[in-house]
Amino acid sequence: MTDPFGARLRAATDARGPFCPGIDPHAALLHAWGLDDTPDGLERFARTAVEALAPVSAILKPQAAFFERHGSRGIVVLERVLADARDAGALVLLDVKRGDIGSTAQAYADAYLDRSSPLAADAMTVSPFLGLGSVQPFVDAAREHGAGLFLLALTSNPGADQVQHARASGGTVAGSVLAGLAELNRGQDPIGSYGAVVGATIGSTEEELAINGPLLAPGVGAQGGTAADVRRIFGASLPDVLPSSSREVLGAGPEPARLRDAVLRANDEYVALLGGVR
Ligand SMILES: O=c1ccn([C@@H]2O[C@H](COP(=O)(O)O)[C@@H](O)[C@H]2O)c(=O)[nH]1
Repeated sequence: MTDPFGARLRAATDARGPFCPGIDPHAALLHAWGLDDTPDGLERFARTAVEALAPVSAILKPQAAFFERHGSRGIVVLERVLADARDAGALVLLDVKRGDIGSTAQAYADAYLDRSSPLAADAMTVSPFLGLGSVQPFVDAAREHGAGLFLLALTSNPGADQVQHARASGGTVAGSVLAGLAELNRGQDPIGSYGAVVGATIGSTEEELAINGPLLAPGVGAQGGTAADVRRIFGASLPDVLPSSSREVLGAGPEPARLRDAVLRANDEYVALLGGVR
C-alpha cells in the first residue's frame, strides 16, 4: 500500500528542500541547448533535465503541453520522463490542468493517477472551474492510488482575477476552491494530499491559504516572482509552499552541473526563508 501523496511529499521536501523545478521544453530552450525542435531534440532535452534535476529535487513538474506538441513521439518521451524521474527518487507532478464532466474526468484520472497507466504521475494539476463537484473523480482516484491533486485557485497569469476573484455565494471563486481543499485535507497528518496552485506573482491575497495541503507557487523567475514575493504572499503557510520555476532553471542548461546547482541554490534560498517561519 502506497503512503498518501501528502506524507510522501513532506518526507521528500524535508530531505531535499521545497523547490519544484519545471520541465518545460520550449522550442527556444531546445535551440538554446543546441537541439532541434523535434522529438529527438525533445528526448535529449528531457533526459538531460531529468538526469540532472531528479536526484536533487523532491518533486519535478513536467508541463504536458510541451510534450504533446510533438505528437505521439512526444507522449512517449513524457512517459519516459515520468518513469526516469521516479527511478531517480523524485516525485512527479504532471502539469496538465485537466477538468471535464464526470465521465470524462474519470478517464483523465485513470490516465494520470492510476498507477497501472503509462502516464501515471504522483500528482496532477486540475482545473476546478467546471464546478468543485466536477473534480470528484480526480479526488476518488487520488485517494485510491495514494496520489495528489493541485487545483487551480489563484493562478499566476495576468487577468486570472477576472474569474478567480469573482464573487459567488458570499466568497470568491478562489476562496471556494481553497475552502473545498481545506475540507478534503482536514485531519490529515503531516499534510493532506490535495493542494492548491497559488502563483508567486499574485501580489497579495486575503484568501485563507492554510488548507493543510501543499501550495504550488509557479511564476518564480521568468514571470517575475521572487523569493521575497513568496514570503510576502504565503506568510505562515510558507512551510507548505513548493516554489516553482521552469524557464529560469532550464536556462542554466544544458550543462548538468549548472542545472543541478540552480536547483540546489533555489532549495538553499527557500530553506533559509523557512527558517524564519518554522
Ligand atoms: O498559475 C499557474 C499554473 C501553472 N503554471 C505553469 O508553471 C510553469 C511556469 O513556467 P515558467 O517558465 O517558470 O514561467 C508553466 O508550465 C506554466 O504552465 C503557471 O505558470 N502558472
